[in-house]
Amino acid sequence: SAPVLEEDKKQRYSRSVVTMDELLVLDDYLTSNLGNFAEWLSRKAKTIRWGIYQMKKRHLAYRKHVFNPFGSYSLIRHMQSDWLMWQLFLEKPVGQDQLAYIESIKSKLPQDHDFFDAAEGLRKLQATYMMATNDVAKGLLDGVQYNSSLASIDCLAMAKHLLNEWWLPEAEGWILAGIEAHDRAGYQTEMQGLRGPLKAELYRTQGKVQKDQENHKGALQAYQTALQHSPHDSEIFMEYRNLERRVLTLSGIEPEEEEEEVDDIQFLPACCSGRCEVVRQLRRLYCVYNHVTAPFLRLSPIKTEILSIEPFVVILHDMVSKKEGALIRSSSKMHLFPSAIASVDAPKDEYQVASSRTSKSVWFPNDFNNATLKISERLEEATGLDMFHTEYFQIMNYGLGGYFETHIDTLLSNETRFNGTRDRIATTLFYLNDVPQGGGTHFPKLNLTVFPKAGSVLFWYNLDFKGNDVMNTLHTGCPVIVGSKWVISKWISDMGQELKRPCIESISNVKYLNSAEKLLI
Ligand SMILES: O=C(O)CCC(=O)C(=O)O
Ligand SMILES: [Fe+2]
Repeated sequence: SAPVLEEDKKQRYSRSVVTMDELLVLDDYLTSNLGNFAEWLSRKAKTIRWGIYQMKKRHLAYRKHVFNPFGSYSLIRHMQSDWLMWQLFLEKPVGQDQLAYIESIKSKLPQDHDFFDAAEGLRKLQATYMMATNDVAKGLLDGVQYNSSLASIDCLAMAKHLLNEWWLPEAEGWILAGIEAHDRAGYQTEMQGLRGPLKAELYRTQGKVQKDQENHKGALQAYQTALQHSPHDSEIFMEYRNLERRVLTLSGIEPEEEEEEVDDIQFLPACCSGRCEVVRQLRRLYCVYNHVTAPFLRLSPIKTEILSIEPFVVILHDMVSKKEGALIRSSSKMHLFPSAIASVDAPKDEYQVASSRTSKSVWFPNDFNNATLKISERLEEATGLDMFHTEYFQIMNYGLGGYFETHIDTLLSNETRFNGTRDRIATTLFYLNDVPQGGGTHFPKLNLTVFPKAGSVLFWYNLDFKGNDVMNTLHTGCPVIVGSKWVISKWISDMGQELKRPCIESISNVKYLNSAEKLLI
């Protein structure tokens, strides 16, 4: 297999939900570990308290007998050695095992890049479904209220991430949500002891955001509020003084023209929610039983829903049984790896984790196990295409806000087409589970959003009847809002399908095909 860049060997917890169980177990261990630490500390404190009691008793005896030789001898002996013994005892470290445990587990904990992935997932999720920050913070996701919410520390971390990535208005939204969450939760003394006052930190971040937005008045105000909450914080104070100085020297200078902002939402289209779907231009209702692309289908036809004719897009129902889906999911879990993207220009031997698709995946050949054998057989029957000329099954799991930015699946350009290199004539997407919210496959040019349904398959042609690629097959794997999305993709090659789907002049000649477009007759 391809060599992996050092950077990409990491676990990447946010890219799939399969590792969340591991995290929960780890979190549980770490909590008990903290409990053990507290237990050893209490034992030490108990010994000390017992010691104090003994020492006091002895002290009274010395007072009584200090001029008697036994008394003075004993006092000198006691003071010469006992207090040093106590010093040794106090110095003896407590909870070394527990500290060592934390050290040993450090590398397994989510790292900076995991938090980065998670925060970006949340940002893109919010942008795609146009969710208000306060709604998200209070557990209202795209119209569905969940019984959970984000704490102010979560909001603050999100704001800091957005500030770093220069999403300033978004960062401001999260600070306000953080202040609200803080006021909702009331006074949190315990956590404050650990981290310092949260509210000061929220206003300080607000100050930075305002400063970067050239709103100096707002920035000064935010810093003043931060100092009210934490008057003795020298760092905040220094930042405030620097800002004051900057504002003085800047006054009179016109602010620079704003640069045009590049928006990345276009890669995740606005209609992932499926709410802007228009009535499709189909002249009749196309729900048919396919019994024509394979002899066996006469006994067991495949329920086929035609969504678009050019390009030809269909949903094939009941293609994967519950058992097959479960087997494929369970056998892939151990092998999933952060997804990469195929590119003709990328160095062949390099694997790089993609930012345009956040999922984990693994490739299985057709004969990997009974389930893959069975579904490739069924796909051959349902599509009328030859499964010998296909790529492997790619099993994918999307994690928090997991998405696949808008793209086409073909590999070749018009210049490189028809010179002996294969391309992907069709794409098949097997949905292995229902996704409670989000995670649709969206075609922006066709105004079509297909939501995952366990066992169904989305199938479309990327190439037209003459073998050229069709740009309106552009599609997006929309961010998962809630749940986990398991899909298998399988790309079918053009080379090898010449007899199944020969070139035809136009759609009126579909009768000459042996593939599923025959259903259009
Ligand atoms: O997950 C999806 O809905 C889309 C996947 C996809 O576009 C692909 O695998 O090429
Ligand atoms: Fe795709």
